[in-house]
Amino acid sequence: MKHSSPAADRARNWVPMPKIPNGFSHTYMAGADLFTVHDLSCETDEGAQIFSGINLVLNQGDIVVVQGKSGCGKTTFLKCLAHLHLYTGDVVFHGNSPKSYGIPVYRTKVAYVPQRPPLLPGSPRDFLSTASSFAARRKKEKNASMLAKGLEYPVRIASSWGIDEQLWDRDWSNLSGGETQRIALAITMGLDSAEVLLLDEPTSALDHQSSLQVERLIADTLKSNDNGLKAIIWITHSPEQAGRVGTRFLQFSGGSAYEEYSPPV
Ligand SMILES: Nc1ncnc2c1ncn2[C@@H]1O[C@H](COP(=O)(O)OP(=O)(O)OP(=O)(O)O)[C@@H](O)[C@H]1O
Repeated sequence: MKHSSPAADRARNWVPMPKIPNGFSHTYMAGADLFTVHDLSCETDEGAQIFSGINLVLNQGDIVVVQGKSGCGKTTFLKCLAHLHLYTGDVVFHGNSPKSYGIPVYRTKVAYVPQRPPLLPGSPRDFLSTASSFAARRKKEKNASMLAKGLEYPVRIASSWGIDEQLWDRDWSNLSGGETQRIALAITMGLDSAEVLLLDEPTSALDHQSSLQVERLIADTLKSNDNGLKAIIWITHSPEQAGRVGTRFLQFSGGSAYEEYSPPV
């Protein structure tokens, strides 16, 4: 009798897909439940190819670590998945295209957290207030307790990462890189609307201990049943972090990406 191995299990998730001009193969549709990427290619504004032919089938519980040399296209890949960058190929979430959800709603479900959040006006609390009332409206739960929960939870998460509550009332422009990074991540985690998280070097501005705290909470959230998070794609330049958080490993190289069956060293 043939026994399954972790490598074989992972290989099953990484289905080589034949190019079919107008539609998907049966193999592709079989894995289309949560999130699939089919034959994804992307160019710069000047028309130079950044990467091509990327396929990925994401399953519940996956943390797919993305690695590769600086400039090879990892951030652009996540931006394509978040519908923030033009691409060719298909990105399919629960069997439907991003556009079919309406892009703003899609982005709450497939949430991109940039390495350096853009400089926003006002304070994190201003941003949180707007974002949580939008989330509450979307859930048609306009009552005050829902709104209050939406405001409190990200603050609690950030606090567990060493962020003093008074920082929420400071202008974004007066926060350090590490404070900004943790608060932006806490807002995304705390609003609890994402099923797929796209994390672009989420701890690049943090010291080792802070990185470990952030990693632990994200991994625990994914394992827990009390929220909607189902899978994560996580860019990191740290092989140690890749080994700690990754369940699968996507290596960018030579203008495309392929899956490794153990963390690259
Ligand atoms: N809009 C754009 N116009 C021109 N070039 C671009 C554009 N966006 C990205 N690029 C280029 O595409 C390549 C991939 O960039 P990207 O930021 O995705 O790389 P990366 O792998 O995330 O790099 P790093 O590890 O340094 O963050 C780079 O050479 C970058 O300069």
